[in-house]
Amino acid sequence: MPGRTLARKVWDEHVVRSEAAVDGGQPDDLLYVDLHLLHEVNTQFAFDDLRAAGRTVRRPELTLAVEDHNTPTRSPAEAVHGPAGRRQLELLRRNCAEFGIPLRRLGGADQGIVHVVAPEQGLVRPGMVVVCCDSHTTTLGAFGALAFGIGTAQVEHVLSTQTVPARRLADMAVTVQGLLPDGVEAKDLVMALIARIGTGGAQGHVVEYRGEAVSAMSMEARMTLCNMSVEAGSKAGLVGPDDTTVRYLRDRPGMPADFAAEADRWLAFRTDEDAVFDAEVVIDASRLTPFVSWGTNPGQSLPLSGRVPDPGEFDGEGQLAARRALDYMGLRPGTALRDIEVDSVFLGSCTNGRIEDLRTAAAVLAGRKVADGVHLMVVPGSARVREQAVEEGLDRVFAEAGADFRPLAGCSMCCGLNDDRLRPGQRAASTSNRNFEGRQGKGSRTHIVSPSVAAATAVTGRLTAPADL
Ligand SMILES: CC(C)[C@H](C(=O)O)[C@@H](O)C(=O)O
Ligand code: SF4
Repeated sequence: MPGRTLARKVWDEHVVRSEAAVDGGQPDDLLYVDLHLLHEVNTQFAFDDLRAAGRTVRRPELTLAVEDHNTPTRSPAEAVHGPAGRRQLELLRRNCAEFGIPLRRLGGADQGIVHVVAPEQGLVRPGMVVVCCDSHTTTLGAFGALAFGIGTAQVEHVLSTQTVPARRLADMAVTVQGLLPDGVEAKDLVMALIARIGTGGAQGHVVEYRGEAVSAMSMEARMTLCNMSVEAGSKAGLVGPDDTTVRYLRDRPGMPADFAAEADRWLAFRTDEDAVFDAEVVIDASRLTPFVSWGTNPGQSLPLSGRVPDPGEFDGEGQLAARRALDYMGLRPGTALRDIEVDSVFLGSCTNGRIEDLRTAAAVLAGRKVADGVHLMVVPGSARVREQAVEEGLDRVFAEAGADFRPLAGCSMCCGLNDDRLRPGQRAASTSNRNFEGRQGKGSRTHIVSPSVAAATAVTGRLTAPADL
């Protein structure tokens, strides 16, 4: 048998039934789901359908729901923004109670953004299939799991059968040679990748990240990498499990009594030497510098040392897109990216709201002050992340710098579904993953950056790397 990729092995292990291929296309497989995650957005209809069909939830113990998108970050008593958000939360609570699904409620010790909470609680392990009605489920591939977003229509299918129909995917390797220089993060690497292959560059593929820089990365950094895979159009992103993965999982709750045997089983999930990828991108990590986005999609990004491009540099559709993006972003070609002033900095989200990201930002902010007129909002990815940050004294660093460290975890200004949003025309440096028009509030302008660039930018009020301070 020819060698197989890690993604293929996990897939094959989960096939419950295979459909015949139609018209020479890829066949649909029915995959068993090891973990089904839910949040309050877009899931209520699935429960309505379930109820209408008289079905129950097949494996409530393999299902976990969290409240994250619409929740306030100042106090659990604060009103939830808007009637739609309130209704979604109400329905999630009611549906979870009715169908026996565990729910992490706002204010609880285990609440937070779904993609931050699940791994920190040891729920995502190598070789699993994990699904959630959310595109950034790709984050969880960092554990060598096949983790992908599903549509609203598929949620009911998973709830009632614990399986999901999925079309087979092609394999793409992103091979990262060398090590990332100091001050260059996983975020910069994945932005450089998307800038190179484009927002559709990995469509129809599962991306496996490998190579020296990836092996050297912490689990947090690998999650950042896999998180943004979907911004390159891929269905999933993953990293082969290794000692780093095992070390991360060892101290998590719910690990099996015979941990060593389980760890050996996990480590067997790796791409065979002779496996063939359908596509490969090679990146030299040692040449990378901090990246920032200048436009309205994550692919419109450049090294921070660069200048706002002239739309004339692009062909056809790219030119049109660049012109429109610059118009929306209120930027002129030729402006040094370092001269772009911001009113707001957001440190958080499932891309960069984990403890390591907060540590990185705090290290830059220590002994420094947030610039006058700039609002630096730090929103922990989970209640546990906040607790850990307080234990390490990061809350004091943030307070002394003049940052607004929110008491509650959630998606917050990443998507602006709660009250944490920008006003029209406001410009933010944001550690989140999307920068389309209006993403952080109507008329808002977003520059995607790494945590260290976010912190340095808060200090100067202009897009800045720590090395420039
Ligand atoms: C609300 C949810 C469906 C959405 C997603 O799928 O990613 C959100 O998390 C986002 O980041 O835009
Ligand atoms: S933090 Fe942002 S990207 Fe992540 S799940 Fe929430 S809204 Fe989506």
